[in-house]
Amino acid sequence: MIAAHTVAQVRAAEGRVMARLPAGLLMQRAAAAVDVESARILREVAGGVVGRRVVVLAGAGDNGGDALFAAARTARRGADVLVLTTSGRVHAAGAAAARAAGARVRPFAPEDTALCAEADLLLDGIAGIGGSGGLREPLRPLPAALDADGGPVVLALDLPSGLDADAGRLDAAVLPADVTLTFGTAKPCHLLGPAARTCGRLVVVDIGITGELPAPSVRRLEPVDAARAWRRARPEDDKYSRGVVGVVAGGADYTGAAVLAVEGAVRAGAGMVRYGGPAHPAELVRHVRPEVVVGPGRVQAWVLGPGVAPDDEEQGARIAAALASGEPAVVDAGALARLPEGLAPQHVLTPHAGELARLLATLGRDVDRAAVEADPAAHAHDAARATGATVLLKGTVTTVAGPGGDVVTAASATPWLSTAGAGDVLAGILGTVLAGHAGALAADPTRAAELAAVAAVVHGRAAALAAAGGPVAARDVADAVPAALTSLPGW
Ligand SMILES: NC(=O)C1=CN([C@@H]2O[C@H](COP(=O)(O)OP(=O)(O)OC[C@H]3O[C@@H](n4cnc5c(N)ncnc54)[C@H](OP(=O)(O)O)[C@@H]3O)[C@@H](O)[C@H]2O)[C@@H](O)CC1
Ligand SMILES: Nc1ncnc2c1ncn2[C@@H]1O[C@H](COP(=O)(O)OP(=O)(O)O)[C@@H](O)[C@H]1O
Ligand SMILES: [K+]
Repeated sequence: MIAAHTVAQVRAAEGRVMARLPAGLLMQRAAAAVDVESARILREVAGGVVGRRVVVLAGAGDNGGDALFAAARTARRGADVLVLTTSGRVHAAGAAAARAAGARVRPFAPEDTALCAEADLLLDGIAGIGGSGGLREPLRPLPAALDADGGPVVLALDLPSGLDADAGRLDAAVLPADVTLTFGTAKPCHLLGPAARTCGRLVVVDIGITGELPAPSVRRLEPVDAARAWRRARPEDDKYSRGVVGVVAGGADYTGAAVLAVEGAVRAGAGMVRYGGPAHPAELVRHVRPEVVVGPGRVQAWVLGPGVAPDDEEQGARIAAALASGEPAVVDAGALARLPEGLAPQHVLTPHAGELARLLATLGRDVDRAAVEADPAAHAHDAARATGATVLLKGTVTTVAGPGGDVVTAASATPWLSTAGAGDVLAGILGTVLAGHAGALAADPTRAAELAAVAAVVHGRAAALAAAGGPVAARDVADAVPAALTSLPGW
């Protein structure tokens, strides 16, 4: 898991640690880590460190201080270091250290853009957690100038300058990084889309504040976390104790969605899958998956809505009854259009951006799909708070928001997953995860957020396995779930 903390959480923790430590020690730890990473990058891309061209952008605050002390260390290794200060103010001790180590230090001028583009390595120490309002002039043209082939490796200190550390929004000019070294803990911008896309490879540097940090406000689940959370079959299990998933999906028009949701649930290892729906597609489901039981009965969790038409009264009645039962449920596609009052965290809504925009519009919000895509976490969170349910928003980064404010993400494994029916398979997988943890959810329904992200991690991994770098069909994603599970580190 990668944990992220807000600026306020980081500053409070840093304050407590700094009160016990000599002044400037945390900055030296940060600078040392930047120097080590810089040397590694230079060896990799330029074959060595001595004489290699390093340009350091240093802003007015402590992010600039980190950059200046790192510049000093890298200059002492023999690199050709030029520090360009981006503000009238500069960290005085850092600038003195950089000069004493042989680095040149002078203000940034617009014509320096070319020098930046020719460097082997560019350190971004313009602004960190104190930044606001995006890149300022005269730095705004820099990202476009660096975009060309053969430009420098950009190493961001703490975060790419221009980002708002606490948000996933990307509505101002940002200097995108190839590598981001973040200090103490990740920040929300590193994990939330679309900002996360500008961070490149993320490395969290331990500077000694971990023990002072509270519970993270955002978490990204990794494959190892999915392995840990996945319910294994136990010797004492029977099919009922493993979890029965009830699938209400499909109808006369969309028969495939019923098959795919059922496939997802079966392949994820449900003890039993019950299908609820009309004779057609029930026959089709039975034909593809003879192990499925058609008709009512006890279930531990529901998958509701894939392929259900808005005017399908028969399926609508099944969905309403399932939601009224209070049992954990995945609420997808057609079921999202008929949400009752009184949802709870064990109800996991699984919209894509367009469906979330429609849902928020019915709640009186003035948002469209583009607005959701511009700030997925904020909108998922808004919907979770307004409905009382957990919201899993699908997309490049899957973002899960609980009504209590927790956010859990799962990074995408392959963009080939954006294919029709992939969401139906995810709904099925998640149904199995919820059914397997029904006991834990009864005790603490807020666990649904983490479990939803677990399903998304496994879904993404199955897609990556099935796609093997190329196109993938939704059915193949379901088929790859067992192999995805056994390939998880720590399975
Ligand atoms: N605290 C600690 O223990 C540790 C902190 N550490 C480091 O300190 C960083 C936080 O430092 P910080 O608080 O000084 O703020 P920082 O990120 O440098 O930015 C504020 C300055 O930049 C300016 N500025 C703002 N926006 C801007 C923009 N868009 N474009 C350009 N300039 C902009 C703003 O100026 P103003 O708005 O006043 O003009 C202000 O002067 C943190 O991210 C980490 O790197 C590490 O050393 C580990 C220990
Ligand atoms: N660019 C992308 N990269 C990776 N995964 C994506 C991308 N776009 C969508 N996805 C994933 O693909 C799936 C698509 O689901 P959905 O939109 O519900 O499709 P459908 O309704 O056709 O089943 C989701 O799991 C989503 O997270
Ligand atoms: K920065």
